[in-house]
Amino acid sequence: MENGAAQPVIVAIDGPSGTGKSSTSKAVAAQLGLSYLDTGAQYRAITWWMVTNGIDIDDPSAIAAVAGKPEIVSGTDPSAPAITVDGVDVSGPIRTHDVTSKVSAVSAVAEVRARITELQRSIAVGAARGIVVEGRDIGTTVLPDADLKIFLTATPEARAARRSGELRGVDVHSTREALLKRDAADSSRKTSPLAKAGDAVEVDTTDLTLSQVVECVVTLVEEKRAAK
Ligand SMILES: Nc1ncnc2c1ncn2[C@@H]1O[C@H](COP(=O)(O)OP(=O)(O)OP(=O)(O)O)[C@@H](O)[C@H]1O
Ligand SMILES: Nc1ccn([C@@H]2O[C@H](COP(=O)(O)O)[C@@H](O)[C@H]2O)c(=O)n1
Repeated sequence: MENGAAQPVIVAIDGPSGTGKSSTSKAVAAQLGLSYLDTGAQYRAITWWMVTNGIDIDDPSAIAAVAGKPEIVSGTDPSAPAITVDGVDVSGPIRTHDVTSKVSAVSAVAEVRARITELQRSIAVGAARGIVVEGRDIGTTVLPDADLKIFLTATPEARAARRSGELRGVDVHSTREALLKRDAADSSRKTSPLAKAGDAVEVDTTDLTLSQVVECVVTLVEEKRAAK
């Protein structure tokens, strides 16, 4: 840019559960002064609304019929991610085991994905300095023209150990099974499944610390910016 200001940069970070997408994305966005969007939180929020309103999660047509009703508002500050549904702060309730066990069924419904994808694109376009968007289909479907696409991976054992450390007291074996079940559902749905974009850079985080992953992604973003 002529005035020396950095051009907005769009970074898509995808990958299976527990690979470090949220931790990495928040840290990268904070370090580079970018906005941050947690798209999993949006699918969790719409799932919370369905559960709260007594919608049958096993009935895709019932979910589709009301997919347009909840008003979901996502904050984009990486140091204080916020999410509301119809004005209610749901940042705590969307992390319950109940919502986690139901979110893949709700996110598989095409009408839900169309609604949330539109919301995600409008947030990305509005981010003046650029944004880090994390999820499952950001590089493939939501923002196929992103400046940089990252696909994070880690072994199921590493991911389960990280998660059960987070949810103190929950055993690693059942955590591993739950992660793999959610990955299988997210990868096999018809509409916009979890997948690595052809032009994404894969980063295996199994033997890397969070700081090392963040440093790696920051370097890749800076290289992209320099080449723009
Ligand atoms: N490289 C790493 N090394 C060790 N622990 C990590 C690493 N990256 C993330 N973690 C930890 O692993 C846990 C899961 O990370 P995080 O929530 O960022 O993953 P995620 O991919 O966003 O998961 P999900 O898709 O299920 O929301 C957190 O406790 C986080 O602190
Ligand atoms: N782009 C995305 C992001 C998430 N999902 C669905 O939401 C679930 C929760 O995601 P977390 O990252 O918060 O664990 C996830 O299991 C998917 O079902 C999605 O479909 N697309």
